[in-house]
This record gives sequence, structure tokens and C-alpha cells, in this order.
Amino acid sequence: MRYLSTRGEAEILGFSDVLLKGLASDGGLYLPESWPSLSHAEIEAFAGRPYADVAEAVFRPFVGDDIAPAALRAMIDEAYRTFPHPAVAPLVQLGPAHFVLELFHGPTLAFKDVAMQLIARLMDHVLKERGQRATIVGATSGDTGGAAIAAFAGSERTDLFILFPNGRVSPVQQRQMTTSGVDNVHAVAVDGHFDDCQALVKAMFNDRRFRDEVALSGVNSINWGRIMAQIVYYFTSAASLGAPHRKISFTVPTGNFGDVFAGYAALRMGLPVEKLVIATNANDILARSLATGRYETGEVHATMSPSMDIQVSSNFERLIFEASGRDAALVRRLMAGLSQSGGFDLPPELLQTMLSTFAAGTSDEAATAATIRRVLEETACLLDPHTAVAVGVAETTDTPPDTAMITLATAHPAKFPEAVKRACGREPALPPAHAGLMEKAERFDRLPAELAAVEDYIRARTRAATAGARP
Ligand SMILES: Cc1ncc(COP(=O)(O)O)c(C=O)c1O
Ligand SMILES: N[C@@H](CCOP(=O)(O)O)C(=O)O
Repeated sequence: MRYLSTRGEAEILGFSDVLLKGLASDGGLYLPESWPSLSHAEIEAFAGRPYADVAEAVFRPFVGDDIAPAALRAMIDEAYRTFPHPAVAPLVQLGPAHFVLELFHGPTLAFKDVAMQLIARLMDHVLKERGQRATIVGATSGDTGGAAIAAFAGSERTDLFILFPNGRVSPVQQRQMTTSGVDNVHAVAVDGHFDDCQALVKAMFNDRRFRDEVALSGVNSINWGRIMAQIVYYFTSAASLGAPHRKISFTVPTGNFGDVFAGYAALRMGLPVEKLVIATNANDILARSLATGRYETGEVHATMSPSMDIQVSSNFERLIFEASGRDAALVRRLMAGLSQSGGFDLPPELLQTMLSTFAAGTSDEAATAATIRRVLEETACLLDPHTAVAVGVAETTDTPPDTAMITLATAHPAKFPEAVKRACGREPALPPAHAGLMEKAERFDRLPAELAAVEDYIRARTRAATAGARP
């Protein structure tokens, strides 16, 4: 499989190069040249199969010949053995036709583990085969950082730098990033919000000299590998509820648009999906864009679902590319508008195409707290605030009676104990495997949201600059 950039001006690459590269050299995001397709018979046969079997079937066409089948399978098995739940991503029934897909059974209790456990292994494998090292940077609003640190901690071939917004992540999220105690991991508290961290990461990729000097790589969902890994659970969950013969919709709590774009990718691969419902908190840029056709960034609001406190939703660019019939010139024009004036208008026919697949809704703070309270009373299920945003939106979305709704549960409630307690009076405890996290000593540095300061910091600490860096 070959991959091309949404902006149409970067070199076309194979899977391993795309994995290491992260962002395309023209500032765009990589997508497969064509969508592999799975037949209805193949999808039906996923029901009841081990998660790793489905993952292998989904990844194979994307990986192509770049990684030997046995090595790929071994990495998949290892990655999903880190999930103590035998189903990896189990479904829990909330109502007659409403199910919650629990994606938080991995090492850091958030859905990011599903992809991160795999791509850390894939990257290490490719780097080892090539005899290279890489410097990995990531921006986080709380969960990507912890998941990346858990996945890359101790890796011989990578140095990992995670930028998180100072004071804007939950205490559990912060400890997951600052207590690893390993030398190849650097947690950095940036004076700003998530969008500043993400802008710094993109600016580092666009600084060619720096990028080459430190052999830069990225693990945010701008990296195609992240999206690929997240496609699997759309297939496992839908098949277990009767797809392709039963109608299924998904509601996805959304920030950077990576997770819901993985659902769109599953649809493009042949999974029949009625609707993909985008659920946002008060940072409702995506819901507003679909309602008005105007994508307009504004103030970031701090909410009880901090991982979704995002305005610049990177993967929306991938959807613009796909829904416009792969019009790279349009993507370039809209993205130029975004950087020049903070917004752009979606052409009306593009908006209509998006609306044929997507719907969107917003849950404000009061509604989210009420959802946590009500679901606990009615089902004894304790939701984290991100999942509660999505459950609230799913319940207010028009769903035909013959359609099952799957809402993605993206984090364990114990990552946000204060917010959950405020909402329903019950403070969720961390699972036993995480006992002691809050007592561990923290190690992190604090930096201004300035490119030069962050680049100097990384330069001084990366080992890729000195040994076998990628050319
Ligand atoms: C718990 C949680 N839910 C939802 C999201 C939104 O996912 P995405 O950015 O892929 O839209 C994130 C982070 O982005 C998250 O950490
Ligand atoms: N919510 C994320 C933000 C980064 O998103 P990503 O999926 O692009 O890595 C987080 O928790 O860090």
C-alpha cells in the first residue's frame, strides 16, 4: 500500500516510512492511496473472533509487504496482551439498543492505549530493521501522553518528548506522564493549552533542519498508524451486534477527530454504518461546523472532559480530503485560511456530503454531569466525563428504532475522580494495578509555548542526533 498527503505535494510513501514520518513534508496528513475493502462475509465472520485476529485482517492490506506477516502477528499479540480484559474492547449494554464500547482496559486506562501499544512496537521494529533511532514528539491534552509514555518507556531506539498543557490535565493524567522514571521519556508542561502544544509539534515537523537533525517522528493521530489501529474496534463491536446484517451507528466523543475518522475508515472499508455521531463538549467547533458550514476556531474552554478541550481538530483535514473526492487543492486553500484567519467555509456540496454520513451534538457541563448521575442511578455504570458527553449526545440523536447505537467509552472514570464525584457523589478508585500512582515522585520540566525553547530542549536531550539517526 502506498500513502499520499492530503495536500498533494509530498512524496508518496510506503507504510513504514509513513509510520516514522508522522506528518507529511507539505504539512498534510497521510492517507492510503485506495481503501482496502472487506466483504460482508469477512465482516460477519469477525463476530466472536479474538481481537487480534480481526486486527490482523484489518492491518494486513495497510501494511502490505513492509512487515513480514509473522512479525506483524507477533506484535499484535504482544500489544493486546497488555489489556487484562480478554475481549480487549468489550461491549456493555446501556439500553435496549444502546451499547457502550469500553476502550479503557489498557495500561493507562484510556482508548489511546489501543493504538499506542501497537505503534510503539511497529516503530521499534522498523527502526531496528533499519538500524536507526528516532526522536518522537507528541502533544497531549492528557491521554495521548500517558499512553505514549507507557508504550515507549525504556525503548532503546527512541527518545520521547510529550508536551502537555500546564495545569489543564487531571492529576491522574499528569502522574501517568511524570512518574515513569525512565531516561528516554521527557514530560514537558507547556504554558498554554493543547492547541499550543499541537501547533508546536506541527511547527517542529515543518522546520526541516530540526526535523532531519533529530530524526523527528510523531505519535499523535496525525500519524496514520494511530488511525489504522483504531479502525479495528469498529469492526469487532459492530460484528458482535450483528453487522453487516444489522444497522449500526456510532457516537464518538471527539477532539482531534482521530477516533471518529477511524470509524469513517471502517465505513470506507465496507462496514455498513448508519451514522457517525460526533459528540463535543463546550469546545464545539465540529458541531458548529456541521450546523453552519463555517469552521471557526475560538477560545478554548476548560471543561470536566479536558482531553477534548481542543479547537484545532487536526484530522478534520483528512475528512475534507476524502469527502471532497480527494481535492488536495481545496485542502490547501482551506488550511491556508485556517492559519491566516482562524477559519474557513466548507463548500455547500462538501458539507452535504459530510452530513450524509455524520451528525453532531454538544453536551454542556450541566448535561454531562446529569448524564453521569442518571446512568449511574439507572444502570450502576459509572461513566467518565468524556464518555458521558457522548452518551448524552447519543441519547438526544434521532436513531431509527432498528438501529443499534454504539457509544465509545474512551476513558476509565478513575482518571477524573473529582469531576465524577462532583457529578454523582461517587469517587471512582483506580484499579489495583495502578495503586500508588499518586504517591510516586514526579519529574517534568516547564517551558514557554515557544518553538525555539522547545527545540533547544529536545536537541539537548535527544540521542538520535548522535547515533544512527534516520537520513
Ligand atoms: C478520553 C478521551 N476521549 C475522547 C478524545 C477525543 O478523541 P479524538 O481526539 O480522537 O477525537 C480524547 C482525546 O483526544 C480522549 O483522551
Ligand atoms: N485528547 C488527546 C489529544 C491528542 O490527540 P491525538 O489523538 O491526536 O493524539 C490527548 O488526550 O492527548
